[in-house]
Amino acid sequence: MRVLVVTAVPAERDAVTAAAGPPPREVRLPGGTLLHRVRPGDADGPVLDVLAAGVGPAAAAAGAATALTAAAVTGEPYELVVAAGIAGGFAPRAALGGVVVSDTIVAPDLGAQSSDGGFLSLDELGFGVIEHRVPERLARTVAEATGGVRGAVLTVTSATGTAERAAELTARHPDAVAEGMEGFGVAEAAVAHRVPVVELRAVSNAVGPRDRGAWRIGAALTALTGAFRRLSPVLEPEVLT
Ligand SMILES: O=C(O)c1cccc(C(=O)CC[C@H]2O[C@@H](n3cnc4c(=O)[nH]cnc43)[C@H](O)[C@@H]2O)c1
Repeated sequence: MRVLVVTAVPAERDAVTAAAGPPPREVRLPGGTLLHRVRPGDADGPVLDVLAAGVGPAAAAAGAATALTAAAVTGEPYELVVAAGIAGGFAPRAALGGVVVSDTIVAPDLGAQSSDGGFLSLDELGFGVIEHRVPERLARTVAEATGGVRGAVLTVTSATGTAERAAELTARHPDAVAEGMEGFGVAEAAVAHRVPVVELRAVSNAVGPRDRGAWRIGAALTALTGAFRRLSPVLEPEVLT
C-alpha cells in the first residue's frame, strides 16, 4: 500500500521515518522535500512517503495536494493519507505522551460569528463542510494498533492559550480529543483526490492555559515513532473502508 504521511515540521517527519529501516530517498517538491519510499515493516508492508509541509492548514493543504497530484500523474497514486504530528490533548481524555486517532477531522473555526456572539459554521451557512469523517474500520484499526484514543481532532489556526477557549471548543465539539494545526488542510486535499484520510498525533501538551515550558515534545515525538512502528503491520487495503 502506498501511503502519504504529512507532518508540519521536520522533527515530526523524522519521528515518523525513525520507525523505518534504511534511510529514504529525498524528492524535492514545490513546498517541501518528500522522504520517499520509507518502509517501516517488511517488503510486503506499506510504503510511506513522508512530507513536512509546514505549519497551519494552508501549508498542509498545499503540500498534501502537490504530493497527491505528483503521485497521481506519475501513475502511482496514494491509497491512504495520514496527517501526523504532535498535538494538544483535551484532558482527561488525551494524556501527555499518549496517542490520538481521528474519528473526524474538524475545522472548528470555519464559519462566521453571529451578532449575538454565537458561531455559525460553514455548513450551517451553506458554503461547505467543517468536518471530514474517517472510515470506521480505518479509525478503529489505527486506534487498536497504536493504543490511540479516538475522537474528533480539531484543526485550529491559533493554538489554544486559555481555559475559556478550551471550554468553548469542547462545548462545540464534546467528542474532541486533541487539537493540531494541519489536519483539516490535509483532509481537504485527500478528499479532493478521493483518498481516505486519518489523523494520528501524539500529545505533547494539554489544551488550555499556555505553558510552553510544560510541553513534552521529546516524549511526544518518541510516542509518534512508536505509533508508526505499531501501525505499519496492520495497514492492509481492506482497512480503508
Ligand atoms: O520545538 C521543537 O523541537 C518542536 C519539535 C516538533 C514540533 C514542534 C512544534 O511546535 C510543532 C507545532 C505543531 O504541533 C501541533 N501542536 C502541538 N500542540 C498544539 C496545541 O496545543 N495546539 C495546536 N497545535 C498544536 C500543531 O499541529 C503545530 O503545527 C516543535
